[in-house]
Amino acid sequence: MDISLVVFQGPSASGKTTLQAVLGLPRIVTWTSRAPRDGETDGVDYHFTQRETLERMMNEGKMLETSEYRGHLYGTSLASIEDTASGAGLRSIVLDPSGARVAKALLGDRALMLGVSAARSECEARLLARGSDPEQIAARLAGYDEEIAALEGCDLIVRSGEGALERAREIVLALRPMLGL
Ligand SMILES: Nc1nc2c(ncn2[C@@H]2O[C@H](COP(=O)(O)OP(=O)(O)O)[C@@H](O)[C@H]2O)c(=O)[nH]1
Ligand SMILES: Nc1ncnc2c1ncn2[C@@H]1O[C@H](COP(=O)(O)OP(=O)(O)O)[C@@H](O)[C@H]1O
Repeated sequence: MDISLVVFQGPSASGKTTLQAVLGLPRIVTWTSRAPRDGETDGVDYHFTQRETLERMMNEGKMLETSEYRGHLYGTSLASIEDTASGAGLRSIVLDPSGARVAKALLGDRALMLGVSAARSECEARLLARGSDPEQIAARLAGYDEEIAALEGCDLIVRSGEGALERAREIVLALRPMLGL
């Protein structure tokens, strides 16, 4: 199988980042103008920066794509995806539906689109547990239906709902041999 990038997509708190860590592939670190959450590290979870910096990078042609998500700007730099496009090593990334479409257009069959789904109530409970305030929770859940609908285009959808982390973990781990890991 000639896959060079595993793209995780799904609603907020569906478990994308958790399952990405389970898969254990090197991750492409993307950029965001949102503030780090407790426990997040700059350069590891995201490149955290000012919106103006990201906009400048866009104008300088340094970004493959950017997306506006719940009042913040997110994006993937061209530099971070260059190796992947040239076929050097398998990697993974977490993207929203618009970013996932760009990755698919760039890489075609070399991108494995992995959707992560969970019940809305489960996502809400996880957002609460993550300490998000009610306004943020409402903003993130507002995109739920659209993000679930966008999973239609995925190669594989893993359900991580109702606390079924173990099962989701097993499914993702089962991918490793398929990916030559
Ligand atoms: N298009 C695009 N989306 C991104 C990028 N980085 C992260 N995202 C998406 O931005 C959304 C919000 O991410 P985040 O703030 O970490 O919130 P969470 O999904 O609730 O954990 C998610 O759907 C991510 O998949 C990027 O570089 N480009
Ligand atoms: N299948 C699951 N069952 C229970 N809790 C989960 C599951 N997947 C993720 N979580 C928890 O839900 C929260 C959000 O998960 P995360 O992977 O950060 O979501 P996302 O990256 O999709 O926003 C985290 O606290 C994580 O530990």
